[in-house]
Amino acid sequence: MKEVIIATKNPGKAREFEHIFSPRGIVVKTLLDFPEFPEVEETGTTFEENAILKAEAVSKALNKMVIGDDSGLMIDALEGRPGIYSARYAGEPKNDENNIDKVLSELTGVPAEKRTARFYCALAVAVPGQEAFTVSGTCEGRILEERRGTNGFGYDPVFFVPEKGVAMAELSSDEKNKISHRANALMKLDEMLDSLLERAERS
Ligand SMILES: O=c1nc[nH]c2c1ncn2[C@H]1C[C@H](O)[C@@H](COP(=O)(O)OP(=O)(O)OP(=O)(O)O)O1
Ligand SMILES: [Mg+2]
Repeated sequence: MKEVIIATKNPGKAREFEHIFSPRGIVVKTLLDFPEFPEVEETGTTFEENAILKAEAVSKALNKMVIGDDSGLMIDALEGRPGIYSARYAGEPKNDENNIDKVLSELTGVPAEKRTARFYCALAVAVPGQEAFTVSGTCEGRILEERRGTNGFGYDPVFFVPEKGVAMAELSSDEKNKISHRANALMKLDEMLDSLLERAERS
């Protein structure tokens, strides 16, 4: 059985990884399957550093190949905020609705053409005994003035996707997983993934 372990406690991310991997016969496990595993502290200063922190912590604990995902929203009018602080933008404990409210209030009065933003996803691959490496992907869009749609997670209801003409939260998971920052990052792993998985299976 081919299996990948994703170092995340976020159910929205977990669903997307399952959706992307399961058609290829790959079983996804996340930290939601290991509830006793403590949340990894995100002390890095970049998405890449934090993705590596997550992947390595879990890889060392389980002695297996693990993928870490650190992602977030970068808004041009806010000089790239919330960035690596996206999950805890409105404080701890993290709360998607409060984070959206904070972003919308900071953008009050900013016209549509200046509300450009992008989602960013860094994926780190940690293999026992090897140096971790990262790939990244982005997805360009614009911040809406109010929420639209109920799919997805996080900032999806206020992230307008120009090429689709709807909010990310109005896309089906099939559609989101073709264009998202996470899908774009995963695509860069694609060629490597089979050989990594085969090696992981043998070990
Ligand atoms: O596709 C997405 N659609 C909407 N929002 C998204 C997306 N991707 C990341 N985001 C937001 C959610 C959260 O505010 C932050 C991720 O923070 P991040 O630390 O990477 O994840 P997390 O703390 O929720 O779970 P974990 O660290 O266990 O993987 O960016
Ligand atoms: Mg986190």
